[in-house]
Amino acid sequence: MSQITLITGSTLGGAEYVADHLADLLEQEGHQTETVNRADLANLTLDNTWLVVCSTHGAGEFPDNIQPFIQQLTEQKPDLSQLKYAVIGLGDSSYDTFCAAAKNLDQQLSSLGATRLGERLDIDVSKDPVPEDPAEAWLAEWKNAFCE
Ligand SMILES: Cc1cc2nc3c(=O)[nH]c(=O)nc-3n(C[C@H](O)[C@H](O)[C@H](O)COP(=O)(O)O)c2cc1C
Repeated sequence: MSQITLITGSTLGGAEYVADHLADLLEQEGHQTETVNRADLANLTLDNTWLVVCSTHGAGEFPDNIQPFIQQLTEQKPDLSQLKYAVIGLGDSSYDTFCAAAKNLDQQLSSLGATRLGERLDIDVSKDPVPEDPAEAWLAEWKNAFCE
């Protein structure tokens, strides 16, 4: 069983609800979870698994609560070669910058050496008004990757 840190980037709370739901499901599977709504690199373990659930705001911007963390990653360039991660994005496909924050974070974690578990899920809230549903389906598909 794994220790999984769920990190949220959320302005209106939707990504936080999705993370809470996935944390419940992961715990039911026997995993240990911790959910962090204001991530600080100094307080995170770099050799476990991060599941980042992040919406996009502005014109392709990160939500305010995750911006300091993104800045830390950009400036400190930590070695994430022992880290496994997955990213779920929430966005609206009517924006040209659909799920841009999740896409950028996925690329940033990968470029710092982390290993992605499963494919990124980009949830389009204009088509999926209950984002927990596609997130739950995604978890069912990829949960075995979290057990490695
Ligand atoms: C002011 C505003 C700007 C947004 N900009 C984008 C965007 O650039 N790209 C995108 O995919 N979605 C965008 N969205 C849609 C949000 O990402 C979507 O509503 C998401 O579910 C919000 O998640 P949250 O409740 O966790 O903040 C925007 C929404 C608002 C209200």
